[in-house]
Amino acid sequence: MYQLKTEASFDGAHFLTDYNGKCENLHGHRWRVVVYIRQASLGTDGTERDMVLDFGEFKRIVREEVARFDHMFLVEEGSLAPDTVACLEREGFTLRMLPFRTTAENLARNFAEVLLGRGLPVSRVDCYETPLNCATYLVDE
Ligand SMILES: Nc1nc2c(c(=O)[nH]1)N=C([C@H](O)[C@H](O)COP(=O)(O)OP(=O)(O)OP(=O)(O)O)CN2
Ligand SMILES: [Zn+2]
Repeated sequence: MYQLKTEASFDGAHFLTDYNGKCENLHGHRWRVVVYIRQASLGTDGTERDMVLDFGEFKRIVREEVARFDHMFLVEEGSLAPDTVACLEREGFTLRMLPFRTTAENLARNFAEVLLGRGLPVSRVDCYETPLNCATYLVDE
């Protein structure tokens, strides 16, 4: 089995609903997303001969998906009143509405699902919320 990994980062703001502590307040992170892909065999011809996937292509896809979150306010759907959302958008803020609580665990799973949907053989995604705190999502074999 072969494994490749690449990573990308994004800056954003969020708050955690139902959190009893400082994280219930609006704050920011530079999230670091590390993506692993696995494959039993290597390419046989062209650019990808003896590769799982060209690193250039791998990082391009990962960066593209991660960039969809960059410099945005990540908001769990239903966690802000519609009026609040409208006011923020009127002020020019970009809100990224998400159907899940914005934990590192859920973000890791979300990136795994999105990248699997783009055809990458993803096996694992690590999502670092801080340099020392990381949640990992492992894709079922
Ligand atoms: N399992 C998880 N726990 C927490 C998550 C999470 O996504 N998964 N997220 C948070 C908050 O987003 C919070 O911002 C993180 O706070 P904290 O761990 O306290 O990190 P700090 O860097 O601010 O810690 P200090 O040591 O106080 O500087 C909370 N938990
Ligand atoms: Zn946080």
